[in-house]
Amino acid sequence: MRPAKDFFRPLAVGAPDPVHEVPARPSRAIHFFDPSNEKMASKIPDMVGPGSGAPDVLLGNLEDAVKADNKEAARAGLVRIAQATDFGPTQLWTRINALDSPWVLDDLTTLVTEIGDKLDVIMVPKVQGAEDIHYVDRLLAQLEAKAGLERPILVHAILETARGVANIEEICGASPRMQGLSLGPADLAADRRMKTTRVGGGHPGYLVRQDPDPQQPDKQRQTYQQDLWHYTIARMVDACAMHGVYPYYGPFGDIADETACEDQFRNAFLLGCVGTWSLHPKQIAIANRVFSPSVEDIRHARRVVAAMGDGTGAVMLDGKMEDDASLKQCLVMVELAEQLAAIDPELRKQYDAIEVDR
Ligand SMILES: CC(=O)SCCNC(=O)CCNC(=O)[C@H](O)C(C)(C)COP(=O)(O)OP(=O)(O)OC[C@H]1O[C@@H](n2cnc3c(N)ncnc32)[C@H](O)[C@@H]1OP(=O)(O)O
Ligand SMILES: CC(=O)C(=O)O
Ligand SMILES: [Mg+2]
Repeated sequence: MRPAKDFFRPLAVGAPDPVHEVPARPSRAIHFFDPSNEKMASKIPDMVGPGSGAPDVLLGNLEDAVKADNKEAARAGLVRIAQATDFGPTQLWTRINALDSPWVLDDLTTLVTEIGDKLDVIMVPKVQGAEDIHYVDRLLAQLEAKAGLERPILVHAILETARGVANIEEICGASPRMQGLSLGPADLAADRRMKTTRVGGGHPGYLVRQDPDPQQPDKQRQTYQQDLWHYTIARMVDACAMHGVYPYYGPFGDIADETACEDQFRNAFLLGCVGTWSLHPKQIAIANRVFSPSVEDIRHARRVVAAMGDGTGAVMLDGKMEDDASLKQCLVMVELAEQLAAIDPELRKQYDAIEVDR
């Protein structure tokens, strides 16, 4: 680890100064597209915001789900799209190939030197420990200096190996470039030798069963499906909060099951995640809905803020005790609503129309 005095020093002469705080930009849906798929790529300029249907982030994916024969076309396609598109308020991210792959060096050198001024975040897959972030950190600084960039590109790690999970805190704190973490449930399941075959989501076999009724031993016992990802997401949320970076769910591969997708996203939202991935256009609306606090939640949060005056003490509201700590939770919601209203005109209308009574 670098000593504190060097933590915020640029890692190459001429590289931009690192950020001291990760900008809190809304990123409810990180929408994946394959830049080598011409039909998919042709839709990207029309998906740019502002607007309630737009994803907050468009991500040109170069890694898994892009065929090996198309890796170079995907990289070149992303450069073309980035150069030709005005992204307005929408962020542009990319997912580069794995650090041990034959493509990653060209991914980084090409993208940073050709479209570095347009790229907000680089997602690094299969991160195992701080050493992976240190490698990318130094290389990015060298490339940023070469390209004459004025702001640093941030780094997002995908948590998709058991070693990555074990090293989660050091990954989050490895560099001031760290923007956040996403769950990679498919690779993580394989690495852990879990016995699932899905991309995210639950499994009907992972359950707890109601105790038998001694009076009716033959009565059918209720089962309750459990969340396979609760442990990992909870660890991500704590590690991210500790280091001031942002946690995200990840992919939900059952595109047809919009209900279960929404449930999985909502669990992540409630636990502290700020966003998720969309793999198909119809998952964008689900993510935007779930990761935007409801009008009811904001009405309640604003009532608590108003009732709490200077923010100290305890009051009763609708039969419930509110105090300094519940106020802090409400302020998280109110601040998020303000950030979202700044980029989503439809949400702004809904939040502005809220009337707060005591
Ligand atoms: C474990 C992981 O690493 S997850 C991350 C990696 N995976 C990905 O990035 C997957 C990205 N998504 C996809 O590849 C596709 O959405 C698939 C393969 C899942 C489904 O693709 P399709 O079978 O074409 O879906 P479908 O027929 O419903 O598409 C409807 C339309 O939306 C378009 N579309 C589909 N996915 C996307 C997308 N991600 N972005 C933009 N447009 C898209 C299709 O081109 C199609 O256009 P059309 O109406 O003009 O024909
Ligand atoms: C997200 C991802 O890459 C995975 O689940 O493997
Ligand atoms: Mg993966």
